[in-house]
This record gives sequence, C-alpha cells and structure tokens, in this order.
Amino acid sequence: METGRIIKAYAGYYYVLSFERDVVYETRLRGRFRQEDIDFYVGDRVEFSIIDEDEQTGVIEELLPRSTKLDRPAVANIDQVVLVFASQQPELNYELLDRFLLLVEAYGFEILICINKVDLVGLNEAQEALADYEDIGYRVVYTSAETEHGLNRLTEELQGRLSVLAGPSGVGKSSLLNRLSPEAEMDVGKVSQKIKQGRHTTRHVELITLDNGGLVVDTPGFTSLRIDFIAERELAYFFREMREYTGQCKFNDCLHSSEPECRVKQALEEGEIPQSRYDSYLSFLSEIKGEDNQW
Ligand SMILES: Nc1nc2c(ncn2[C@@H]2O[C@H](COP(=O)(O)OP(=O)(O)OP(=O)(O)O)[C@@H](O)[C@H]2O)c(=O)[nH]1
Ligand SMILES: [Zn+2]
Repeated sequence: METGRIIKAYAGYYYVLSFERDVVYETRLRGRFRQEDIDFYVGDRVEFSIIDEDEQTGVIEELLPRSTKLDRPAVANIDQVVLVFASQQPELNYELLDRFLLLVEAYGFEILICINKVDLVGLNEAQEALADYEDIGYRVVYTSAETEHGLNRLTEELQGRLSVLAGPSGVGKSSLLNRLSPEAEMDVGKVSQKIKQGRHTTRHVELITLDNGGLVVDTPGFTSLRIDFIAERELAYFFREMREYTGQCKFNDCLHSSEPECRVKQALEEGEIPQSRYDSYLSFLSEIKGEDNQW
C-alpha cells in the first residue's frame, strides 16, 4: 500500500502525490466510500493502491486521520496561514491585520505574517511598522513580488508544510503565488503533466507543490471576516500579549474595558500591550457584543 496526499480533486478523480516518490497518481475512490458518505478534501492524506504504474493510476483505500479542516477553500491538514499585507498600496491597516490575526488564532492555525511590497517603502520602514508584532512573538517575513526580495526566506518558511495565504485585496497574494508556482511546475515535471490534463475553466482548489516539499493552497483563505462566533470571554485569550494578564484582574469576569483594577489595562499603561492592539480589542469586543456590526 502507498501513502500520499490529495493535491487536487476534479470530476470524481483525486490526484494523489505519493509520499514515497515524486509522482502524482490519478485515483478513484473505492466504491464503499460513497455508501459510507465520507468526504475527501484536498490536503487529505490517504492510503492508495496502484493500478497501473505506467499510467499512474490508482484507487484510494483509506482516509488517514485529519488534523484540521478549513471550509473556504475546502482544505484539510493546513499547517499554517500566511497573512499577507502590503507595506503600502493599500496602506497597512492595523485593525484589519488584528482582525485576520484574531480569526486565525481562533481557528488555531499557526501564523506567519508576510509583509509584501517592501520595495515601495524600503525594508527599514517596513520592519519598523511591524515591530510591535515581532515583539509579541509573531514570525514576520518581508517580501516584494516585484523585486523578489525575501522570496527565498518565504519559501523556507513554507518548507515541508501545507500553507494557505490570506489577506486583504490588492496586497499581492496572487503575485506571490505566481512567483512560487512556476518553479514547482518546472521541477516536478510529472506533477504538472498530470495536473494539466484536468485543467478546466471552473475553479477548483489545488495545492501548488514546491520543490522543498512545501505545499501552498492556490486560492486565498479566510474570505469571511466575521468574528461573531467568538465569545466575549475568550477574546483576550486570542490576543497573545494579553493572555498572560487575563487571569490577574480583580474580577474573574473582567472584559478589560471599564472594570477597575484590571491587570490588562495596567499592562497597557506600562507599555507592555501596544495601544493600537488594545484599540482593536475594544472595537472587536463591542462588535461581538452586537453594539457595532459592520461585517
Ligand atoms: N510594487 C509592488 N507591487 C506589487 C507587489 N506585489 C504585487 N504588486 C502589485 O499589486 C497589485 C495587486 O496584486 P495582486 O497579486 O493581484 O494582489 P491580490 O492580493 O492577489 O489581490 P486580490 O486578488 O484582490 O485578492 C498588482 O498590480 C501587482 O502588480 C510588490 O511586491 N511590489
Ligand atoms: Zn481585566
């Protein structure tokens, strides 16, 4: 039995990249899966048997355990979300960055922040703009899809993992994906050959294969920015720099807004929590409470 990962699903066929060799097999599901009503997603790890080695065809026999599942796009086993923002055009919107960070924290994915278009402001300015986030402990890479600055570092961060890009419109997500993907098609000839046969005008989610073993979802995730599924009481927990203080307030049910003797607000005054992050927190809190529902 072989093991591999579904990198594309199309018209009843599942394209499985073998873990043992650099080959993509065109597979079908065993009939029993239809009766059992089991869904298979791009990103799923499977066991399969080979029907014809020359034709690279096979049959999926088993679904291996899934660590995570995202619905839009439907992808299983995502290891990290790459939040792409631009240092300029569009101007870096911190509250929007905090909203994306909150969503990804709430889903429990690992996070990499990618600041693109550094060619427009210069690396120093781009880094200064993210200093608070690096202090909090977020990993940040600085890129330019235009000059290719930082693309090696980004590729390293994608190594051996399944990543999805997310971020606002116009920041360069497609440009970065295009920079990453031609390499993959050149180096993994058989992969692209098999995949091209199934290309079609309808959009289907696919994984882009990098030659360092990294996989990247070809469409951005987190297109809905609604946060009202998050409970008021857990909001501060998803702000990493607030987490350590939330248990130390005078009141157990403190929401860190207007309560007295709030340890979070004390940390804010002492400069341990950035003012702009706290402003985002208050804004999201009132949104969750239903006082302001703009999304
Ligand atoms: N100067 C500069 N321009 C860039 C860079 N990356 C992308 N752009 C430009 O920014 C514009 C938007 O890029 P896209 O790649 O379409 O951005 P996107 O994030 O995919 O946008 P949506 O498809 O709306 O989500 C295009 O005109 C790109 O040429 C960069 O690093 N530097
Ligand atoms: Zn408090």
